[in-house]
Amino acid sequence: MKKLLMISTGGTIASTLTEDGLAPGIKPEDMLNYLNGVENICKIETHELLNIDSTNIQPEHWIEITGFIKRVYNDYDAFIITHGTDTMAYTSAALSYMIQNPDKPIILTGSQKPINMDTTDARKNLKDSIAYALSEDVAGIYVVFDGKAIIGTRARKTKTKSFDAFESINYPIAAFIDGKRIAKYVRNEKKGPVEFYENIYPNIFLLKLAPGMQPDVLDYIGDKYEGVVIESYGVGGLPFEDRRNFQEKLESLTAKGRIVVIASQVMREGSDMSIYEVGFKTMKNYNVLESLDMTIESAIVKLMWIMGQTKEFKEVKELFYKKINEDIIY
Ligand SMILES: NC(=O)C[C@H](N)C(=O)O
Repeated sequence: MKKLLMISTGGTIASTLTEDGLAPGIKPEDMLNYLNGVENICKIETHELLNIDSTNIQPEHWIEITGFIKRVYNDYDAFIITHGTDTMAYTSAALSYMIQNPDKPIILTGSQKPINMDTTDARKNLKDSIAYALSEDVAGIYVVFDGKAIIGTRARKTKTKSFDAFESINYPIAAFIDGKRIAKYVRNEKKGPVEFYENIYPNIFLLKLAPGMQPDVLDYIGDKYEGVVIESYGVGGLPFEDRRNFQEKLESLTAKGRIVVIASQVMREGSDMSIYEVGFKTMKNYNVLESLDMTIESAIVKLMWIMGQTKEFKEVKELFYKKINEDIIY
């Protein structure tokens, strides 16, 4: 029988109603009591690592989760991490960079309603996660939610309340899970030896452009942060019109050694800075990167992971465009 470890971190799935609203409080062993018959299909142990709303998740928690999995990696066949949905896509991206080439499933799941409510998605999501973890030939970091397994670098929360809260962005859904029936659409290539990374540089700024914004915001950002992801418009580009010239600000930012990534506010299909003058000029004149088909979550966290190792533009660039856990295909 396979041996699973369920690691709980909090989130709605583990929440109860307090006088200040929903807050995590249910122990992982009590969550298991809602899954009738699970003991007949696997051995499952639990560990409470954190007990927080995922709004409170910080990069330091990703280091904690990674370090914990590293310590117990050889003792289990699969890991299920229960986590709040709000920042689950950041954590699934982070674990994708911090635990590379795992030969076992590491699955994040959670719910939109607490497990102890009459109407809840928590029990299904947990059961689906267990079924997917036990199925043959599954390895890697995934989000399992509402009957779908999504590659860890491709997940995004797209609904605040509905049960179908996650989508796979710019990549097919890895598998559909319906009870014991699992339809896998993405094959798992054989994984190499697992590698753990426990360094993260957390100070990345995400700037969302809007017409009217003053470019001197980049002076402030450049003083405080060594990396910035700019969510620009459409396929990507920065304003260079005289009144508010963002492009010329890149001169001083990159001269200071700051790493700049241009991404898009549009969720699907990614950037292509070569198409329009606003993008082409940015890439031609400055040492900046573009996020291509990566999700915003992955682009930010990938930069944190890279800058935990190096801040040299050439090395950052090479790692940024390297495919890790299917995060980039262009
Ligand atoms: N559905 C949820 O889990 C939302 C909750 N605020 C969290 O992310 O922890």
